[in-house]
Amino acid sequence: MPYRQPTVISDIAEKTAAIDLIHLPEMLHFVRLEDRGKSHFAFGYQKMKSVGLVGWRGMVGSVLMQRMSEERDFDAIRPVFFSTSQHGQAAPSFGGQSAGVLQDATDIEALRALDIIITCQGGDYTNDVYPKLRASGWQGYWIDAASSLRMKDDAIIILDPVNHQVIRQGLDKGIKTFVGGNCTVSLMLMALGGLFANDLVEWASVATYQAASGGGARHMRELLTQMGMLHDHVAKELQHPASAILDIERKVTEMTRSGVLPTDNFGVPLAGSLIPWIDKQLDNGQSREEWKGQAETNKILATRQIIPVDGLCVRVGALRCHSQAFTLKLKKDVPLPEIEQLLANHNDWVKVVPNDRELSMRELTPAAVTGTLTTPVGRLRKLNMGPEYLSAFTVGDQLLWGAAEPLRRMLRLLVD
Ligand SMILES: NC(=O)C1=CN([C@@H]2O[C@H](COP(=O)(O)OP(=O)(O)OC[C@H]3O[C@@H](n4cnc5c(N)ncnc54)[C@H](OP(=O)(O)O)[C@@H]3O)[C@@H](O)[C@H]2O)C=CC1
Ligand SMILES: N[C@@H](CC(=O)OP(=O)(O)O)C(=O)O
Repeated sequence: MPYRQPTVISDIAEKTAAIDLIHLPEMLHFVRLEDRGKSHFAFGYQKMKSVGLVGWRGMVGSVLMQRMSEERDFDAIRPVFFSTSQHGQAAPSFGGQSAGVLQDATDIEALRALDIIITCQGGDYTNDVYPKLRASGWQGYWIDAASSLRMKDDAIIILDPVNHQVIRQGLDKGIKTFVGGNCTVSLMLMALGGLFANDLVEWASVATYQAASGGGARHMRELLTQMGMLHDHVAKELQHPASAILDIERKVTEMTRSGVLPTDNFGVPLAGSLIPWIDKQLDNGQSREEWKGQAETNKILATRQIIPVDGLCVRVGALRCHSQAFTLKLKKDVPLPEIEQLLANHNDWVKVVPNDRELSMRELTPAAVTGTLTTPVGRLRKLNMGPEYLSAFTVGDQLLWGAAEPLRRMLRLLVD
């Protein structure tokens, strides 16, 4: 816990006695200060914020709990765990803290007692509970993974390595609602942030390769089940190198089209295939996922003039890493080494992968990036269209920077 603003500086014996008498329920900090060779002890105290955690046992919530434990975030808060279905049962004890029993996540009175609420429960929950809670006069901070409130004027989309300034200004203005961005948008900005920060992007066109996890846990299970069934169907033939590959392919295709594969979640088979549509259909022909690209990018960056971002969003058979291929029109011809430097210097997680076959195959894939916070960007080269046209390929774990990480970092901004 970082030490802030000592309220008293004095000698330790005197202050120890004073603290014994006060019995403060808050967190106490002691530090030893050196002043011209003389030691002083300082103490300050800070009320621990009560933080409600909703959706903690879901997929995004579990990744959030893991990251909060790794970063010792629980040391800095007083956690209260909620559930829509298991209230009354024992609460988990992340970070070694016992947190009593699970509270009812729809109990407005219980939620009103909190300083901060983080929810990964989903849009239906947010749509139901958030308006009631605000209508009750609750003035606390709401941190949300769902998209419902993202585009509201009184909400900020959080991705602090990219828009720390926007977040700070929002806090100063009294904004109390902070929402994680769409995963493809957040992962793009983590990887290409250096170009946007230097106002070099005239427009960006993207083709995405989005993992099954973006749909949720059940989608991941469905993909793996489809993969297993297809493999089982031709397992014998695969053991014999002499068997004809086109016979194997025919059997796989027949099974894919037969309707026996489970498709309750994706609607059609994904294993051995892809789905060129993600989220709802809009009247202008875009998918809602494609619409988010421009809308959220410009909101995150608080651009004065809209930077056009558009493209096609495609679901592929990756598990939890989204990849994206970009064509970027830059505002001017910037030499490639300079571009690489701007990208690499933007934040601590971006990694420029040289445009080399071996390195791209090793470092620029979902298999290499899954479970890490690194957001590599590679395949950087000037395109035949002209010196202002740049290609780029990025990969990122959509449950980390794409979902959980911006939330816990917002929490730290509020409690540190
Ligand atoms: N999936 C993604 O990639 C992204 C999702 N989001 C947002 O986060 C929301 C939650 O997504 P996600 O984490 O995938 O949803 P999950 O379906 O994994 O979890 C949501 C809730 O379902 C309940 N639940 C019921 N049965 C189980 C079970 N067996 N195991 C765990 N939880 C269970 C839990 O609530 P309870 O304890 O109340 O029963 C849990 O909090 C989404 O709706 C979306 O708004 C945002 C960015 C990315
Ligand atoms: N829509 C993304 C997941 C996501 O982040 O969604 P949202 O914008 O609703 O948070 C996907 O399916 O891959």
